[in-house]
Amino acid sequence: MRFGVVTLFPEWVEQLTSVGVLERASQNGLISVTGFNPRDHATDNHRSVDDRPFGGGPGMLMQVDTTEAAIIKAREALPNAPVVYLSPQGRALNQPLVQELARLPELILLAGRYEGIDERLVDEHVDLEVSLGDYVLSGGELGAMVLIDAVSRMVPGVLGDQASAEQDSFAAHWLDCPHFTRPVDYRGNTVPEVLRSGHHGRIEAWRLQQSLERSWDRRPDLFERKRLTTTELSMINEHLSTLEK
Ligand SMILES: NC[C@H]1CCC[C@@H](CNc2ccc(C(N)=O)cn2)C1
Repeated sequence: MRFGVVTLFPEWVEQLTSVGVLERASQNGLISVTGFNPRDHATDNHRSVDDRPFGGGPGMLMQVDTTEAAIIKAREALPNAPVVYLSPQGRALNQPLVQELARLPELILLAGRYEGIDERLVDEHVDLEVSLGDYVLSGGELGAMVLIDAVSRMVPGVLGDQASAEQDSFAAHWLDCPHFTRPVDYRGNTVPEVLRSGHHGRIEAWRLQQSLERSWDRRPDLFERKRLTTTELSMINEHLSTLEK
């Protein structure tokens, strides 16, 4: 999967593929991240990329012509890519949307700076606005990098063990279960017996039970829009009966 990022800091976002699983994925040709910098299209001798907002007010906006030139360059390089604009006004990024985006062959991310971009550029070029959450960052780059990381994990072959992509809790909608490794006894706290039983059926059931209990205790909202299987229902009922005691 190919990612294009329209950003004033291309060297920053391109660092994504220099560490961890994304480095290996990039080396294996599974993903690529390319920055497109509006500053490369600046013609004045100050190479300016911002402009004053009509109507006054604090701050600047991204200049229309240099920003659009970078968007067009990105669209020429990635002709089948929808353009996603990172902004607090966007659709909330969640695992279902990540999985939807991961089905695309390529994607262009528009990382705003300053007070944003001219609404006419959004109307002309942006296919989808996406928000990471209800907070304001200095630019869209971190949002672009989070989105690239989450989407890239869904690309076949990026995660060594594809099962971990599926098993990852949010892929299955629930919060993750607790994990344990050596030593068996850590400061008097031992690893749950079941995980050392070698009984995979019981281990899987224990992990689902733990995920459900954590989800119930920490994120009851996750139960609002999810139909539970009979197994999940009985597990939650068991948990509730222990809570009521
Ligand atoms: N009005 C400020 C705003 C104008 C447009 C550019 C953004 C860049 N910063 C971002 C981008 C996205 C998010 C998020 N929650 O996904 C937060 N911050 C800042």
